[in-house]
This record gives sequence, C-alpha cells and structure tokens, in this order.
Amino acid sequence: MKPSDTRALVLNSGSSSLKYQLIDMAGHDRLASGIVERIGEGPVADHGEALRIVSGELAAAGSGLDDERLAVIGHRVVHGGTRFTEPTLIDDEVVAELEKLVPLAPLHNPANIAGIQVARTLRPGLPQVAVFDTAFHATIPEAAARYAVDAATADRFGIRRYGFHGTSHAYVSRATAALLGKAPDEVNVIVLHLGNGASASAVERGRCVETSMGLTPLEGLVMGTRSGDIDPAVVFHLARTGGMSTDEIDTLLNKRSGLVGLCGDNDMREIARRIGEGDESARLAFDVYCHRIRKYVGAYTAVLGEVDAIAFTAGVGENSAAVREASTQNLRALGVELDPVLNAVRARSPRIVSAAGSRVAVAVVPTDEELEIATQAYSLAAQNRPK
Ligand SMILES: Nc1ncnc2c1ncn2[C@@H]1O[C@H](COP(=O)(O)OP(=O)(O)O)[C@@H](O)[C@H]1O
Ligand SMILES: CC(=O)OP(=O)(O)O
Ligand SMILES: [Mg+2]
Repeated sequence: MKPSDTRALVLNSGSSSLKYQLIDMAGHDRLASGIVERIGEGPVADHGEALRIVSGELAAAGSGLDDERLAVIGHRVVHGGTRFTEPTLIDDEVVAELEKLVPLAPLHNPANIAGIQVARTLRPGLPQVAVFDTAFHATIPEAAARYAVDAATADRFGIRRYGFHGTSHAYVSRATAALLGKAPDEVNVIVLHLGNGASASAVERGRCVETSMGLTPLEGLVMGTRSGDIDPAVVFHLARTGGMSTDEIDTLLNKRSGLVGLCGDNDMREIARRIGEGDESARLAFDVYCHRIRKYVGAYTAVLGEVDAIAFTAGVGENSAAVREASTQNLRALGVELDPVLNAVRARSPRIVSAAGSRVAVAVVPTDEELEIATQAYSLAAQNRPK
C-alpha cells in the first residue's frame, strides 16, 4: 500500500446477497456501490459468481478489482466469537478460525467466508480485513453477557451474549455524541438499530454495556422476519406437541416470525399503508414491534442510570416517524418527550426530534456501516504497510 492508494472496497456478503461500496478514503467519496441479489438462484450460482459480477460493475465504473489505487478490501463478518474483538488482517489461520464459528452463525458466517475466499483468490497480496459485527459489544460486562444457564455447559458451547450490528452501534453512538456537541466519552446513548434485523444497545461514555441480540441475531427486538425474545419453552412445546424438527423451528423463528409472521409483510412501508386502510393484523404487528422497543428503552435507561440521547437508525428508525412516535410515547417519566412536528420532518442528515424541554434528546442518526468498515479496514492496512 502506497500513500496514493486511498481506495477501500467494502463487501457485505449475506446469505443470498452481496452488497459492495468502493470508497475513496481521502474525502469519503462513494465511487461505486451496488448489490447482487438472489445468489444461489438462477444465473448467480454462488458468491464467486456474485463477486465476478461486482468486479465487472466496478470495472465499468472505472475502478476494477485490479485497480492499483485499491488499498484494502474490508469484509463485514457477523460473528467473531470471543477470539475476534478488533478488525483483523485475514490469513489462512483467521479463515480457519472463522470456519469454527459457523455453528454460532449458520445463516451469516458461511456467506462472509465465501466472500473472503473469492476476494483473496481474485486479489492475492492485497490486504483483506475482517470487521466484526460482534466486536463493539466485547466490552459488555459479564453480568450482562452471561446467560443464567449451567456454567459448565455454557462454557463448553460458547453460550453467552455476543451482540451484533456493532459497526452500526459504534458509528451511530459516536455520531449522536457529535450531534449533541459532545465527545463520545461524555454521553450515554441508547441506540435503536431498526433495519431488517433490529437491535438495541446501551452505550456508556463510548463503551457498549448492553445489547439486545445474544448468542445469535435472533434475540431481542421484533424484526422483519425474526421473533426476537420469546420464552425458550416455546421451542420445546413446538417440538413435543407440534412434532416440529429443530431445523423447522429454526426456520419458523428466523424467517417466518417477527412482522412477517404477525401480518404477512416485513416492510414497514407496506404495514403503514395497510394500517391506513384499517387492517387489524398490520396494526397488531406494528403495536407488538413498538411495544418491544419501548420495553427496551425502559430497561436500558435503568442499565445506564443517566441517558443523554436515544438514537433511531437504519431503514425503519431513519424513515418511520410513526415507529419513533409510538415507541417513545408515555415516556415522560423517563424524561423523553418527542416533538411531533420535528419528528415528522423527512431529512437525510442527523437531527434532534425531541421537544425543547425533553431531558433526554431523541435523535434520528443515519447509520453508515460501510464507511465504518472501510475506516477500520483502511486504518489497519495503513498500520501494516511495509516500510
Ligand atoms: N420510508 C420508509 N418508511 C418506513 N420504513 C422504511 C422506509 N424505508 C425503508 N424502510 C424499512 O427499512 C427496512 C430495511 O432497513 P435496512 O436498514 O435497509 O435493512 P438491512 O440493511 O438490514 O437490509 C425495510 O424492510 C423497511 O421496513
Ligand atoms: C446480524 C444481523 O442481524 O444482520 P442483518 O440485520 O444484516 O440481518
Ligand atoms: Mg443495513
């Protein structure tokens, strides 16, 4: 990597999609971005084929994978277990360790590894950095990270709270501090990342102390297709009484639950439209979704003691004024008061939407996981630059 190499490519491999962004780190300009969907169906056979398509799109945008100015490829990796709590330069040993983590993230890690392997084949010698969803949550104290299950069993199988969406929680908590005109270590923030997956975190003076996702990204808030918190005995009941297999229950809770399970739609825009038409199951799905968020805001207020801001982010958090309103209603006892007019304004920049007298600021802060991954990957590559 030469000082003139200022470009970072970020790859976010999902189970059936590959998102990419090429960013010039000198001015944070987005040079190219896109998504290849339906991997595994039809013409896009696998992640290798998907990355070849990305490579073609990059070349068409004037900066292919062979671009000399490319300094690093940053990969989003969902599960880093207890081993990976920092951005990590990828080599064979790291890939072998990632393989060992597949049982903890069967939906996410195999796709991440596939993306890494193909990228390494296409650009051998170029630094490739893994940036982990779990990393920002490594600071969660044991009292919050441990599940109250038999300790020997928990240790043997790695059962503990890892948390996910960490790059988003890190980025948004810092951006929220900046919006308040403070340094990250001067504020306590509750971050609500409400996208397809959804999670909450409590960030105390820049350090994460609690988060809603657990061993896997299934726990916590209600999501597009995932149940979030349920009584674990639901699983035994479905197995014993419903005769369902472990895989069937896994699919039910991860893919056929949440908003889609409650009303048949997982897109909040469609749910809002149906509510407008008086649809009762859409209304119920919305109410269950927002009730869960309110409950977490209350719990995380107790965890933090003092809260400076609640930040809404990701697709739903940034765009749905109705969700922000319903999930912060009747929180005056906690010092939270929304300004309905500010909350209804549509904008793309970070902004405060609480009333002037609200003790806790309510903020809408667009997330930028790709920039966060690029920044961390680029910085590690620069540190490892041959002298
Ligand atoms: N204008 C909008 N109003 C309400 N919800 C929206 C709007 N735009 C996007 N969303 C919601 O955002 C979700 C996607 O969030 P996003 O953060 O992009 O997800 P991910 O990155 O996890 O795929 C959609 O499923 C939809 O429910
Ligand atoms: C970890 C996780 O839930 O990611 P996503 O929201 O991309 O599904
Ligand atoms: Mg997203």
